[in-house]
Parts: sequence; structure tokens; C-alpha cells
Amino acid sequence: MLILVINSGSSSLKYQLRELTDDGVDTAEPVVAKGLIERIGQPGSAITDHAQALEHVAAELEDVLDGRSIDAAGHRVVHGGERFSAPALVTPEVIRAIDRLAPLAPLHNPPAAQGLRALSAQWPDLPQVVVFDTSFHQTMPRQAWQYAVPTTWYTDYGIRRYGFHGTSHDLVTGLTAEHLNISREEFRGIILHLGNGASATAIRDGRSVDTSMGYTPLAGLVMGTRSGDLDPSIVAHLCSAHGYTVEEIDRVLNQESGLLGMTGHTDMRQVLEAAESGDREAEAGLQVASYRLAKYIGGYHVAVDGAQAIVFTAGIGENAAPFRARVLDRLGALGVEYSAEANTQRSDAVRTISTPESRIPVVVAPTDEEQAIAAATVELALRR
Ligand SMILES: Nc1ncnc2c1ncn2[C@@H]1O[C@H](COP(=O)(O)OP(=O)(O)O)[C@@H](O)[C@H]1O
Ligand SMILES: CC(=O)OP(=O)(O)O
Ligand SMILES: [Mg+2]
Repeated sequence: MLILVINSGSSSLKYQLRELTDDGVDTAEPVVAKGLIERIGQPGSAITDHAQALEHVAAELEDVLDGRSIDAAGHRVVHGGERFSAPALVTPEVIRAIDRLAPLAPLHNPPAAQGLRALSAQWPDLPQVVVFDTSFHQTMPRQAWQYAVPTTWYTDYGIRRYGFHGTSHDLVTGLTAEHLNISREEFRGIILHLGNGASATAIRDGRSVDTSMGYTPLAGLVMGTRSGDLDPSIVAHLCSAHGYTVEEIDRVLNQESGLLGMTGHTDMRQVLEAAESGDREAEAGLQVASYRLAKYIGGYHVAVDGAQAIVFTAGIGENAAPFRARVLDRLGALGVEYSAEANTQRSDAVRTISTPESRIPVVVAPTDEEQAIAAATVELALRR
């Protein structure tokens, strides 16, 4: 069956048309078509919103479909709040619930809701499923999700840690447990999803017990353009002493910080190249990013009571061997030893890059959020 997977970013829309068996298993060539529409709603762009972007997608798919019809659509939705701890079949009420969560994810949820409405308008009978970044983290215990602020901020405003990239952390947890021959229910590990956005998750008994992103995807690790953790009083200081508005600070922390703010490059490949050719700022940026990540790994090793694996995934985690080396070189105290050769070997398979002597195995595993969304869509929309 044909499943359209939609990943609405704040200013982009990625889509894949995937072919699965009726049991929700990938066919031999699962990706039938894919595309990316960027700069949505930005100055000079012909595409003003996500509804319009979806019209382009529908037009692009016409040739590929050649008269066949799509069986269901699966959407990535960044914020599901506490309401959604699993994927959901879309109803008008579910779309309204996603709208109501917009204050928690102002850049991500409104375009997703817009996409859901646009597809319903285009194909009224098409079953749609939403898969939330936050769902997998709903198993976190209170000690991990509660911030040390007045409790009324939680009860009145919903301020707590939610966590993101859950679809990926979930999938990669399963892949790693299988690779190591450990039953998922007994697996303890640390998953490092390092893409443009980056997050670390502590896994105990196969479930999320802590994660580095917080109320929003700004917290935690150093990312392409996001700062990750910082002292919150910096915000108040910039406003009162330097005339910044809250909106400006929010934009800088989300879009002009992280690797970009420190090195001038968002893309890890460019940062690595610059450092290689002696650029001091790039070198410093890599040290800040790898040091921060190593500290999270140390902390999560404690959180899970001894990790059975440290797992790298997503664009940087899967491909940036020099960055993995910089992180692993800091983990001597945990008894981590890796093979330089295994680390630099390219492969699309789940693989171990630590030596047999390493006290914690180090694994590289390919994530595929679109595949997971397509499988969940078949499960929910078509096997009712
Ligand atoms: N071969 C590579 N070497 C180093 N970094 C890479 C490589 N391929 C991709 N990356 C990095 O992966 C990041 C993008 O990760 P990805 O998971 O695709 O992001 P997104 O969050 O947009 O899905 C970028 O920083 C990019 O530079
Ligand atoms: C939630 C989030 O950070 O997503 P992305 O990595 O796609 O930016
Ligand atoms: Mg990503």
C-alpha cells in the first residue's frame, strides 16, 4: 500500500511516498518518491504557507501515482503535549487538539495542523495518522520532567520537560537491542540523535527515562543553530542591560546560535573541514559541542544505572566519524574504547565501533523517522 509521509518543519516540508506491505513492512524499494519544499513563508518565496506547499506535493505526485491512489497519510507532529502518548488517527477533534498545543511549539504545530487540514480538503476520504515527537518521552518519571520552579507553572501553564525526536529514539532503541541480542524490555542505553536538531535520551527497560530537550527543542545539546542549555538569567540580562526584545533573543537562540553562532557554519561537514584547516573558532565550537555531549553521556550512564550501549544516530551521528571520535575520546573514565578503523568505515547497517575490551559497547545505527511514521500509519489507519 502507498503511504504519504509528511514532515512539516517550521519553514520546510519534507515528504516521502512509501510502499509497504499490508502488514506494514517495507517493500524492496520502499521509497517511491520524495521531495523537499524549503523557504515556506519566507521573503521572496513563492510558497506562502504549508497548505500551498501541499498543493505542490500533490502536483508532483500526480505523475508518480499515474492513476493509483494514496492509501493513507502519516504526519510528523512535533508537540503532542501530555495528551498524546502514542500515534493517533486524525479526526477534526485531534486537529483541534494539535492547534491547542501550538503555544508549546509555535514554529512547528501550526504548519502541521495546516497540513492536516489541507490534505483532508484535497482527499476527504484519506485516512490520516499523526505521530508525535514527544510521545515516546511520556514514560519519563517526574524527577526527570519536573523543573525546579513553582509547581503552579506546571499546573497552570504546562511547563515541564517534554522531549523530542521520540520517533527516532524509539526506533533506534529497538534496532540497538536487537543488534546486541538484548530483549528490548531489559535494554538500558544512551541514544544520541545528532542531526540539525540534536538530543540525547536515557533508556531504561527499553523506555525513555530522561532526555536532553525540554519544554521546547531548544534545550540540551549544542545544535546546528540552537544554543542548547544556558543560564536562563542571560535572557533577563540581555533585555534589561542591552535592549534586546524577548522575540530577538528567542530568534538568536534558535536560529543564530549553536555551531552557527560559534563557527559561522551550521553544517557539521563544514565545521569539521574548517577545524581541519586550522580555523580556531571551528575547533573551539567542536570542543564545546563534544564536551557538552560527553557530559550528558556521563550523566545518563548514571540515570540508567549503567548503560549497555552508547548509540549514535541521525545525520551527524551516522556520518561524522571525526565528531564521534571527539566525543568518545572524552569517555575514558567510563571505560569506553573504540576502534579507529571501525569508526571510519562507512556502512548503512547497525554496527558496533567499540573494541571487545570496551566496558560499554558503542553502536552506530541508522534512524529512519519516515519509515517509522509509515509503519505506524499502516498499523493505525489500515489494520483497524
Ligand atoms: N558525511 C557527513 N559528515 C559529517 N556530517 C554530516 C555528514 N552527512 C551529514 N552530516 C551532518 O548531518 C547534519 C544533518 O543531519 P540530519 O539528520 O539530516 O538533519 P535533520 O534534522 O535536518 O533531519 C548536518 O550537520 C550535516 O552536516
Ligand atoms: C524537534 C526537533 O528538534 O526537530 P528537528 O531535529 O527536525 O529540528
Ligand atoms: Mg531530524
